[in-house]
Amino acid sequence: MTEITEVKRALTDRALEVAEHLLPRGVLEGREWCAGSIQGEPGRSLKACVKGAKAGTWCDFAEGGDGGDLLDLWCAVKGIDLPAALDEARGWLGLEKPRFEKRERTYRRPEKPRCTAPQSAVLEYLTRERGLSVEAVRAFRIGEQGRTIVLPSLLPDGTLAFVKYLGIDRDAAGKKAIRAEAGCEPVLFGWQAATNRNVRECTITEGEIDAMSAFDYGLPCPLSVPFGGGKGAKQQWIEAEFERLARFEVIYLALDMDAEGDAAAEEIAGRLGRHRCRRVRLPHKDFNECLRAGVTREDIHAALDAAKPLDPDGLCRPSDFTDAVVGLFWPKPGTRPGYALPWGKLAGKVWFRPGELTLWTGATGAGKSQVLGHALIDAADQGARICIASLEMAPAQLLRRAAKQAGNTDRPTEPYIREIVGWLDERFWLFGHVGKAGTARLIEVFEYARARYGCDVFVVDSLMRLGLGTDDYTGQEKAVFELVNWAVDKGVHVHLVAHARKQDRTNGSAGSVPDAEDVKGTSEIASNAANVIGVWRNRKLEGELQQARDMAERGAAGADALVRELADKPPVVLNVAKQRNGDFEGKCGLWFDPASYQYRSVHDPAGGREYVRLDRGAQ
Ligand SMILES: Nc1ncnc2c1ncn2[C@@H]1O[C@H](COP(=O)(O)OP(=O)(O)OP(=O)(O)O)[C@@H](O)[C@H]1O
Repeated sequence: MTEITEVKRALTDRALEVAEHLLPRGVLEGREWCAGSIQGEPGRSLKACVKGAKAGTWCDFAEGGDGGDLLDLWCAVKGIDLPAALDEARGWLGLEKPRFEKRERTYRRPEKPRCTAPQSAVLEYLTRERGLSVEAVRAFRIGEQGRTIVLPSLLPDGTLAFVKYLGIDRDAAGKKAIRAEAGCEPVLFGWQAATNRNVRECTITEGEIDAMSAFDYGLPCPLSVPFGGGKGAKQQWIEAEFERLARFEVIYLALDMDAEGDAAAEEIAGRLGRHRCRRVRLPHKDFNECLRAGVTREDIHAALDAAKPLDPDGLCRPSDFTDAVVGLFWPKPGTRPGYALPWGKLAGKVWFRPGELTLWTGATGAGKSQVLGHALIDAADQGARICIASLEMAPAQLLRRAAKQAGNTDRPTEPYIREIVGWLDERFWLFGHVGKAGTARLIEVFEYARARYGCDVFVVDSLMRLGLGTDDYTGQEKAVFELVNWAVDKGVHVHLVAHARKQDRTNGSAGSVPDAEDVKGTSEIASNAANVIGVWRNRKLEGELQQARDMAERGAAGADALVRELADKPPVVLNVAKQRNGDFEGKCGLWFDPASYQYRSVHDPAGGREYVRLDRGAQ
């Protein structure tokens, strides 16, 4: 990820090269690169420190002390603004964005709203009742439509991306009418008032009127989230704003002083980077309440100065976790500890919790990727956003299998495929790199998918494709450790597929079901995983069933009964060999449906679940 703090660090690490690149006619004198001015002629009045503790700073002593960091120098020398300098610097440093195998979502741009500049009821309401200045109303380009406030979200280039309409009167239930244009890109409100593109700090509020109040308090670049506080989909705007926010070194999170505001701040900081986010504590619920209560500018600026980073302190007290412990014993209705498996027999017994890694193991061809694939479709149906690094299978093949499983069908029709892929498109991100990829690159891509798209489930298929030798035990341990660490740090779930040591294709005894000890490679792989699931395919039973079917086809006596008897035995066994934070460990028989590639926990050839529906006519 290449937000400003990272670009700055990378530039500082290569300060001498940057100075040479920007001011090629300069000379090195001790720790300083000296030039005549930002025009680059030879001289000694502009000095850029390129070594030691002050590396990355510069000053033009002839120009009244202009100076700053290397990004300021980039802007000054090239005569461009900060976003443009960041783009150039990223290119120069080779910090490219990861690419995903999926189309970017397209949004409708709203019609220009029919309204006038506020002049009567709306102006009166905003200035008298809400205490805002006329300058704020103008700067945010607010419109008036009778007794409705028109709140446009204009992007920095002037494009109208989103419009909200807010009535100023309350209905009988005391509520104000509010509506937004449907199908538009959810973006932040307030870029239209942020005219200085070189500002490196911004303030995020939980409402348009709060952003305008923050403007009146003189706060840097006030913006409002579009859908209020809370987590998850409420903060979906991050996807659209991720790159525009990359220029801010400090992001003040001044969301409401309540649980929803805290939850939003937590989600935003986790995705935009805790190091640059600070939670602001206000003396009232929000900026507008502060404004109306007469809180002074000085007090508000002091609140920003006192804002703390949201990074968790290393040292905690048990009471910090009281609510979390209560939640583990007595989950609130409608909440779950993680994502569940699709099979009724395991309902409530196995959870894929945030901050954990699950290891899937089994012999080659046992169906590890396929069982996991079914579990992922079900998790997506439960609300997961999943990023898959399928290093063994090309994206189209993976999607073919997913389409069968999601549709519970052998050969979906073309319209149905399009419907299913549309469904998958909302829930899956594919890192389409078949072949070996290092753990560092993988985590970099995952990091981006987590931050930008809010993915909370990640898949590595498989460990063998991380470029590690089968006998490189230290490398394997390190790779798994890094993935576990990352899962804990980000509060996400990672599924890792790893081959089992025994490649037993014929033995049908129960002893063949893979266990934690059977993982190929170092024992540390399974020790570091929170959960270990073994997948076993009973090839002996498959052979016997096939034989019985052949006999039945030839009309052999008793063959039909034998087919029924054998078909009732599960041909696949899932072994939950370890579940660190759960009470269940044990085996569960599954029946594989070769048509849909789905697995079932009861023998029911007509069962299974259609995750994506299409009206029958089209199917
Ligand atoms: N129980 C089963 N019955 C019939 N075919 C199966 C079964 N399980 C898997 N297969 C088939 O075996 C092939 C391999 O499946 P899958 O890729 O899921 O296995 P895997 O355990 O991940 O293997 P590998 O470790 O080699 O990648 C696929 O074509 C799949 O459809």
